[in-house]
Amino acid sequence: MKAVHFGAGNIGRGFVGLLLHEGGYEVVFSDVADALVDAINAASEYTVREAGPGGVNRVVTGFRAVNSRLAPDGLAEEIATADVVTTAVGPTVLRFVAPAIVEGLRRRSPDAAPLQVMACENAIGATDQLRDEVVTAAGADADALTAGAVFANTAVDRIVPAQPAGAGVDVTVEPYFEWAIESGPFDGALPSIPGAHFVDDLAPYIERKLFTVNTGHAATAYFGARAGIERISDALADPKIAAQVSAALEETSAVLVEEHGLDPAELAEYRAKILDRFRNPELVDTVQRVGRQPLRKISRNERFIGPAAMAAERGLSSSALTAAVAAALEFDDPADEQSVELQERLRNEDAESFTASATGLDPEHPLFAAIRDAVIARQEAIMV
Ligand SMILES: NC(=O)c1ccc[n+]([C@@H]2O[C@H](COP(=O)([O-])OP(=O)(O)OC[C@H]3O[C@@H](n4cnc5c(N)ncnc54)[C@H](O)[C@@H]3O)[C@@H](O)[C@H]2O)c1
Ligand SMILES: O=P(O)(O)OC[C@@H](O)[C@@H](O)[C@H](O)[C@H](O)CO
Repeated sequence: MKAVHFGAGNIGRGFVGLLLHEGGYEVVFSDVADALVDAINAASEYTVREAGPGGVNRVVTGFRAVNSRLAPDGLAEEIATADVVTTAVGPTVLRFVAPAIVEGLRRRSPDAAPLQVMACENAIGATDQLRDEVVTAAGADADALTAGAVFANTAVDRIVPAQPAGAGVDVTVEPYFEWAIESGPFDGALPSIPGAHFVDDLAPYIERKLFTVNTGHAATAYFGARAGIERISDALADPKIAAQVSAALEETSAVLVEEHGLDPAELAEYRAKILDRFRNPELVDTVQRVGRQPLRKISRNERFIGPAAMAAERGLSSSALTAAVAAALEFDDPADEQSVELQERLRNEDAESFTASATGLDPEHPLFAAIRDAVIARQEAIMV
């Protein structure tokens, strides 16, 4: 069995590649970073080190890498003969990997089993988004080519920080992981991924994950950055930040209870476990990594505006989430393109149109005025 995985970065090597290997797949990583591809090809094994209570070292073997920029033909051949394709490249990059999948499907034997495609990104419906990109890239051949593949949405959860210089291709991760995959598209022929669980309806899983783990994580990062703190664990050690993050998560939990009928007591346990994961002293994670791409994070269906809009529509509190968005508006990291763009746009756009375009909220939406007021406050602070 063979899996082609796009994105040999932190989660690609530290989670998706590891579980595919443990499921018995030969793993072909595809990446555009030349040095990373070369380093993977120079290694015969790499170690995933689980840092924290109960963590063990796991060794991955039976992999290689293809440079998708320099060797598109080789990559198409790998996809043509693969059983599974996964991605962990970031939601904004999916459109760049779609043409390679199309080319692989074009070369696939008509007798081959359907290619099983799963995007492992932090986004609702990431695989649907990838499928749309594949359809666009396939043009007139879309129906014929997509008939040779199945597309399943997933929710992946494991904190994999940026790796220290000199670590090579080894990866340090937290011990915890969860991988939920919608089962319907596979029609019974499930991929072999030990530890993953297959579910009929992914919506409660991805929303619970994105609106708890990622909302809490990003809130910690933005409040931490505002306080001049570098590490996520240090940010959460600040009682004021911990209270602000908890308040935001109480709001998202209230939405999840209403939206999916999740049990409030189980959600309270889930929240506590997640905050413990953020506090893991053995995992060095930074507010820069977790706060990366703030414009993506304040967009309509993402970790703040998504649940806050649902809360406002139901007459539930969204003030703590709005406070987290206010902190996100202050995220100023010269190394992050979206952070630079965010600060630039806040300087040059009026509050009303920035709020509408950045958050995708209609001015009539019950959340709109609160977010616009946060934008105005940030703009006034910038101008002082
Ligand atoms: N790190 C985590 O804790 C974590 C956990 C769950 C989900 N995720 C999600 O996984 C995705 C990747 O996150 P990450 O932390 O591993 O980021 P990362 O930056 O470490 O890895 C992304 C990799 O994708 C590669 N890439 C970029 N463009 C590409 C292309 N066109 N083709 C092939 N490869 C390409 C990059 O070179 C990089 O190696 C994101 O969507 C993220 O939200 C991350
Ligand atoms: O990857 P992002 O930028 O969507 O979010 C940053 C972190 O919150 C994220 O990578 C978490 O570490 C991960 O989602 C945990 O499962």
